[in-house]
Amino acid sequence: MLALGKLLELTLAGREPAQKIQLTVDGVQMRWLSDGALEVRPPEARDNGSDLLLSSGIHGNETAPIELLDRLLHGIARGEIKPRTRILFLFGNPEAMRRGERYLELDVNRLFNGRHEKNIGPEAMRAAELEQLARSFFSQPGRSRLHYDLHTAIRGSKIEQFALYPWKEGRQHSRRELARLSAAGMQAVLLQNKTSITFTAFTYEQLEAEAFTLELGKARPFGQNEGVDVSRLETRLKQMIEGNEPENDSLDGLQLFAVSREVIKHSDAFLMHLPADVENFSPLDKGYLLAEDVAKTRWVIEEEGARIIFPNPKVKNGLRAGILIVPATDAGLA
Ligand SMILES: O=C(O)CCC(=O)N[C@@H](CCC(=O)O)C(=O)O
Ligand SMILES: [Zn+2]
Repeated sequence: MLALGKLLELTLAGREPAQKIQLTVDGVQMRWLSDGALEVRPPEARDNGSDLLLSSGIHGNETAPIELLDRLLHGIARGEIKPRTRILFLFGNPEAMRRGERYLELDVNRLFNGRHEKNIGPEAMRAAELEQLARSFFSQPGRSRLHYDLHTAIRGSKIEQFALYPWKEGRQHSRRELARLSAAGMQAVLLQNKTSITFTAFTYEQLEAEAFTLELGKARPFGQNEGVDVSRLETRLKQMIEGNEPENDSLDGLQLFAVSREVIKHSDAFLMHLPADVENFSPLDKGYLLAEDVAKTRWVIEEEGARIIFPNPKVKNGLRAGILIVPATDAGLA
């Protein structure tokens, strides 16, 4: 296999390859751009005009998505997967990956859309670099732009695999993209309704890409991901890369949710009244006191059909400690 196919090994070892550009047997160019960043370019005659950004390891301990991208890259480097799309592979937080931690000092996925400028340290610099790599990748006019940022969650989930779809004023969520996600094994999509500071919010809001955060199961260390079944996503990604994806516009039982409220932790006095092992998508009854914070702030459930995702009272002050979601319909899709 070509040495650049071993991007994960290079990244975990913190090594820069001597040879930055390599060609596969059938003329696909692999170009190392930076730590954990590699561009794949098909021969011009095979290029179908699609640009696909695949990122994982934004949280260093979320290894199933890292292993999935590693397998795809191996397949390309060996000539077994024959791309017709341009692809940018990104491992988001190499140092956190090396240490097996979500992040070192700052959560990279809270540093986009202007936030890295207000912070210092390696993770703020990495978020700036990731923005630049994505901006440059998506700078060619007239090509379709898609970004999947792959994650696994801290806790178990009543709905195992789901996507989060960013929001931008004046832009409608795409039914075709949701059908694609359904075919890739996603069981639910959370439609956001305000701007955000995550990586996919940046590529969606600023680079005009279709962009999704995909949650694929529970986070485990490298080599322990038998419980995370990414087979449907992997099959679909290969089809997307090879440009032979079956056409399908059925949402096929995909459950849709909207954000009702983001629970923001304001102080060290923040208290969340949920068991430590509560699963994502757990329903919450009307009237339930979910959380309390400084100055008698109380988060009481008012919504019909409310559920909680990503509850985490340990986040830094000022950040999201959970999302309250409610069922949504497909009425607003384009
Ligand atoms: O399990 C958790 O609490 C977090 C899992 C995770 O990393 N999720 C992403 C979602 C990003 C988004 O909102 O699009 C995150 O929190 O960064
Ligand atoms: Zn994550």
